[in-house]
Formats: sequence, C-alpha cells, structure tokens
Amino acid sequence: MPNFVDLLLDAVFLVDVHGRIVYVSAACERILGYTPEEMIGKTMIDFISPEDRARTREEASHVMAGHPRIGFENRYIRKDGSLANIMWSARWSEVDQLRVGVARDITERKRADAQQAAIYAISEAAHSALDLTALFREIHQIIAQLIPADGFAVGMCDEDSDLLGFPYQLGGHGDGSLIPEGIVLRICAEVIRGRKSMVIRREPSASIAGAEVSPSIDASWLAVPLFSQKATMGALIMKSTPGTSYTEKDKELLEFVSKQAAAAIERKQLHAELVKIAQFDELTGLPNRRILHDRMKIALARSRREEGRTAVLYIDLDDFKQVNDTLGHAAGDLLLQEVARRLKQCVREEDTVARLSGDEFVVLIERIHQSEDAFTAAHKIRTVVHESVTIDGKSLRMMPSVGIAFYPDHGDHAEQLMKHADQAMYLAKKQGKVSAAN
Ligand SMILES: Nc1nc2c(ncn2[C@@H]2O[C@H](COP(=O)(O)OP(=O)(O)OP(=O)(O)O)[C@@H](O)[C@H]2O)c(=O)[nH]1
Repeated sequence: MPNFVDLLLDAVFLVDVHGRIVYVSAACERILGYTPEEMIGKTMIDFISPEDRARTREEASHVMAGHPRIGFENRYIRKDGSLANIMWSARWSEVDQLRVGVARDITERKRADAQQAAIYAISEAAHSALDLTALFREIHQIIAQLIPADGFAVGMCDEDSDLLGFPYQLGGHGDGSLIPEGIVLRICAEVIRGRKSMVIRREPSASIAGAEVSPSIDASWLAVPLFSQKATMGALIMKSTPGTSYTEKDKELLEFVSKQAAAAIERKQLHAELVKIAQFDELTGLPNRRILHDRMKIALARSRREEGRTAVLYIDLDDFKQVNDTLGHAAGDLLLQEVARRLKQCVREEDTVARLSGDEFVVLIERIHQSEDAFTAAHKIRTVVHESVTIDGKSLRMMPSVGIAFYPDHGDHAEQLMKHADQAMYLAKKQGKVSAAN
C-alpha cells in the first residue's frame, strides 16, 4: 500500500475473513489513540463498544456478501476509554478476500448535533410543558439522550428560605428514589455554594464538602449549577450507570445544556408567577374576581347537573375606611389579611373565599342542602370576623355585612347571583343583620 494513504484524515482498514485487522493506516492513532502496530493482528470487533457489536457483525456479513455500504455508524472504545463515533464506507474484495473499510471520526459532529438538538428540545419544552414539574421531566429525558444516567435530580433553592429542595428526582429504574443517599444533598449544596460543576468518580476516597463518600457507592456523580440571571437557583445532578464513570467531557456537555435548562426553568417560573398574579389577590393570597367567576361557572354547571343549590355570600366590612383614616393604610392592609384568614376558617376547604376589591369579599358555598346552612355560615362569619384584632398595639373590632343569594332561587348565572347578593348586602348593612336576596 503506497504511503500517501497515511496522509488521509480518515483511517483505512483491511480486515480478513475472520475479522482480524491486517492493515490500518496511520490515521487510526488520531481517531482511536492506537498506533497501527497496536491494532494489526487484533480482532476488529474487540475495539467496538459492546452495545454496537451485534449489529456491526450483521453489517460486516452483509458487506462480505457483496453489498458495499456507505454511511454505517457505530462506536469504538478509544485507548483512553472514551467513545468514538465512526462512520464507515466499506466493501468486500473478493480477489483479496479482504473487507476494505474507510473510517471517519464523526464524534465531534455527533456531539454538536446532539447539543443543538438538546437546546432546541429544551427551549421547545419551555413553551410546551404545562408546569415546572413537566418541564423538569422533559429536561431529564432530553439530557438522558446525551449523557447516560441511572438517576437524575433537580435541586432548587427556595428564594425566601434559601433551603435546598428537590422538586424533581428519578432513579434510573423508575423507582423515583435517587436521594436516599445524603451524598446528593451534599454535592448539590457544594455545587450551588461554589458555583462550580463537580464530577465525582468512583474512587472511594473522594471527599465532598469534607465528608467521605461511602466506598459502597458504586457510581459516579455529575452535578452542575443552574445559573439564573441574578444568582445560582439550583443544580442538576446525575448518577452514572453502575461501573461507569463520568468524564470532563460529560461535565462540559451538561454545563452547556444546563444554561438552556436554567433559562427554560426561569421562564417557566416567571410564567407561573404571572399566572398567580393574574389569579390571586396579592395582599391576601385569596382568589381574585376572575377566578371567582370561573369557579362560579363550574359550581353552577355542577349544581344544574345535580339539581343542587349553591349559595353566594357577599361580604363588606362596615366602616373600614375609618381604619385607614385613623391607623393608616398599612394597618388597613393587616386587617384585610386577618379578615381573609378568618373567612377561610369559617368555611370548608372546598368552598371558595375570594376578594373582589377593597373590603369586599365573596364566599361561594356549594352543595347547600337547605338555606339555613348558608345563614349558619353567614352568622359564623359575623361572629368570627367581629372578634377583636390587635393591630399596632390597638385592639379593633370589625363587623361585616353579609348578603346571600341562592342558585337557582335568585338566578341562573354568576352575574345575576352576584348582583342579588350585593343588593342583599346593602340591605344587611342598613338593617345590621344578615340578609338574603328577595
Ligand atoms: N388598607 C387598604 N385599604 C383599601 C384597600 N383597597 C381599598 N381600600 C380602602 O377601603 C375603603 C373601602 O371603602 P368603603 O367600603 O366604601 O367604606 P367603608 O368605610 O367600609 O364604608 P361602608 O362599607 O359603607 O361601611 C376605601 O377607603 C379604600 O380606599 C387595600 O388594599 N388596603
């Protein structure tokens, strides 16, 4: 074979009928780390990644049966233990009784393609995932395509308490339990605090945050921080499959993908925050008018189906303005929060307590058997809200006026019922007692 073959960037292999390498060009050293001398005389299949051996054997028989092929791909184990993705052009030479194969190293291209695909997939998931949990699940699946793992978890710092929690974790066998090992907590805390990725190989002597890793843990760990625009919001952590170890390359890959993952998580968190703002009253945390309207529509549809009754209680505090005027707006805010808390106490978990605006609240009580049930709730509300409350060292007593309207007695639709309950509340305010719509 003339020498110029050694100038080729691809490696040329000649393999005999028994699968033994009889010649390989110099490029094999650049691609696989072995010199031609180290490869010649060896069985080709032994260099192939075990998962790819069966289909490579099949492919070789096909070529040897006289079917030349361009584009077959498989993975080889390099001398340093890493994997090389190879694309082949091969044919069988009947005269020479040799398989001629040209091997192209496509590892970098594969990696770049996989990274690109992962980035697209993650930004896609940021839009399509219904909530954060769904997004974490998708991020896990996308990363699992790139880096094999037996377990995956997302650690997130709570912004207020600074505590580390694991909103998502999955063991490799689907049992969901990656975290029994306290090691996960320690690695994540260390990665977040140090703002630096970590690869823990399987050496039993490895120490994390001053603690010895148990020698019984037959796994390698890979963790990278998730950076938000402002701070480190959490970390991604992966546990390797038994017997394998993560490399610096894996770390670089996960760091690369984690940037996209962090952006997607941040976007989803912001979205969840906006949805919350749009649905809940900021001061009291109660559902706002919009959610009340939605829940009323659902409740009325259910009542219609079940031929049941639903009560709407319209509540307005008497002389609330005076609290603002005498003690200040901040004191008024505290009072409204306390009233919200007490109103929730007065009804069942499944009933809705909403704040309409200012000192106006609505309680929606479903599945009322008799009108008396709603009156009982209204009297309880008057009693509980009227109990004294201390604000800024001053003891106050509020009295709510409560008006009630019933489905189907006072209307079929939310708007009609609200109007009737509001009118009943005005009547109650005048009369100083609970009032029902006419
Ligand atoms: N502190 C505080 N006050 C608010 C808020 N929203 C509205 N208000 C005030 O709540 C008061 C409600 O007024 P009204 O219900 O008309 O007055 P009221 O004194 O309760 O009178 P009656 O309902 O007739 O007994 C107004 O002074 C508003 O400025 C809020 O979020 N915080």
